Amino acid sequence: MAIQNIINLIYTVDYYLLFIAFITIYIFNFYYKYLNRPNPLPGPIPLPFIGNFHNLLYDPKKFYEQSQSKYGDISEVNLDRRFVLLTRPEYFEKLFDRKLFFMRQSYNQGLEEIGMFGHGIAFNENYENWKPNNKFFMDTFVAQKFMDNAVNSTNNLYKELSDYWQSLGKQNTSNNNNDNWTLETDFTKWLHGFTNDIVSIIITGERTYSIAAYYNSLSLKKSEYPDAIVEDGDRFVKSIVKYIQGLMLFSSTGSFVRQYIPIIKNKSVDYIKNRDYLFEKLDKIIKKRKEDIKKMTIDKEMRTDMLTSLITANTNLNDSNDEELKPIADIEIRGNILDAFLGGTDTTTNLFCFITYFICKNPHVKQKMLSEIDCILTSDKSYVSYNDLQKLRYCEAIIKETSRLVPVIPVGHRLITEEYEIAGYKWPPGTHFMLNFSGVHTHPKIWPDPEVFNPDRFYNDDLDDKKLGDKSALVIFGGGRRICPGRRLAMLELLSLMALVFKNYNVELVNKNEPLKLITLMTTTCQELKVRISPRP
Ligand code: HEM
Repeated sequence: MAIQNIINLIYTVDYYLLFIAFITIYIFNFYYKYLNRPNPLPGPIPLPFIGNFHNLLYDPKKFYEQSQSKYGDISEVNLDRRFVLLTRPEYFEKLFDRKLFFMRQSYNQGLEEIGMFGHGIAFNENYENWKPNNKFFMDTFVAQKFMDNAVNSTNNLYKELSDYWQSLGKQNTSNNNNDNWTLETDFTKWLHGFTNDIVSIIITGERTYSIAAYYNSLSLKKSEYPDAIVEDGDRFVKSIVKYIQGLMLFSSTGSFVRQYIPIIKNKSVDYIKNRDYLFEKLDKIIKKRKEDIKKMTIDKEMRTDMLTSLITANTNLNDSNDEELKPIADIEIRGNILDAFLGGTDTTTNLFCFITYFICKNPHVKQKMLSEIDCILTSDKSYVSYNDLQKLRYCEAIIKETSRLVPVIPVGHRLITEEYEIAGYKWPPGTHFMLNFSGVHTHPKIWPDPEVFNPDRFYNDDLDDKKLGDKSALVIFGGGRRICPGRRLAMLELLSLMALVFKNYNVELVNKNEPLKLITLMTTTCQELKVRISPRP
């Protein structure tokens, strides 16, 4: 028995020693590789197993902003791999070359499992497959008919939003003067609902009733839509939100973790179920629209939503005579629609919340903005036309200045597959770059008083961003071939909402001293924005 115990002890000691040896070799190898990496750059020293995750974990936005002052214009950060962090607009030049296609990331099994990798454009790293989808996005979003439809739909949806605010405000007020109401509410929730509804209308031609669902959750009266369709639309939007959460989990964990680590395993199964529901729902929408198009008589004009254009592209139903182009496969139609939801909802929601915050914190900016809006929206104060939007130059300057201080997407990603010279170094294929938009936006050599919110930087002609010396000094929508295809639509949405909301309502922060409640992962999001809304006299 005693001998057996000694043998057991030796075994235990052996395992223990083996384990220590393994860890020592790993750590030695980790730092050997680190110290002998090509083109060593300054940056936080990585730790074995976790790299620099701990440096970014607490506040990634601050990390990106401060990296320039701490480590200079080119530095490195190690996460699951080494990233070269570029914080100077000139260093983006090669990666923003419009003649070159760059990947964002290498093959990702998790993204493939959740159904995103290789379809649509945002998670599509295969140039031959990405190119027709991207062309389609670009062509759709420059078509005037599409833009006119987007402006009209935004005006209509704003009216609905405005009715809900009025109804809630009046329900909450006890005085007899019903036009003198105030509504205290979380702006992020309304904006989230609004952008999902509007993207759904202009992309698929179908409603999601997200603002109606939020109104129903707060109000004693219910919206005019039947409960069943509101709930169905709301479920669809919630499944998109859940799908985005799933994307984050699946893109950042290996299949072993997803299959065997208990809590993550359950979550993964749940995300896959949600994926199946969402894909089935989108496939039904595509099928129904195809059937509607088939039944259409020749004298009827084709709808201008993106789904209709995707279905009819390169068929005899549209004017394309290019025989080399094939109709778009259903799986790509679904990928493109999903891209529009993923790329076009949270981004616009968050940017509009940041804009509102800065306007409320800067009364002189608010006053100047209101003077501009009041000059342009004179005849009908609850309708803004496409032409009006071109004249809202100060509002545009506010959007740019807000994006400079709080870019919704703080860093861009590029992966090179050939050797390139970037920032004075030769980089081998397989190098990953982070384009530090946040850091460039607050670079003291580019921006005088970088911390000050001053939309005039982009308003006065002599300070226009085109004259900043480098057009990549302000990177709201990325650049090069992977530039955001929805940028015109995003600007149209933001300007329309600014004009309509601030023309008609006085919006104040409930707690004027509270900073923005931000969380940065892939995007910087506003967790909550409590505002007080009342009609403008
Ligand atoms: C304020 C709103 C928006 C912001 C700040 C924004 C920003 C961006 C940025 C920074 C990128 C990465 C570009 C790069 O890597 O160089 C991007 C990509 C993309 N955006 Fe947007 N975006 C917005 C709205 C939209 C809208 C409305 C849509 C579509 C309806 C959209 C669809 C996409 C897609 C599909 C991509 C991927 C492009 C590719 O990989 O080739 N975005 N966006």
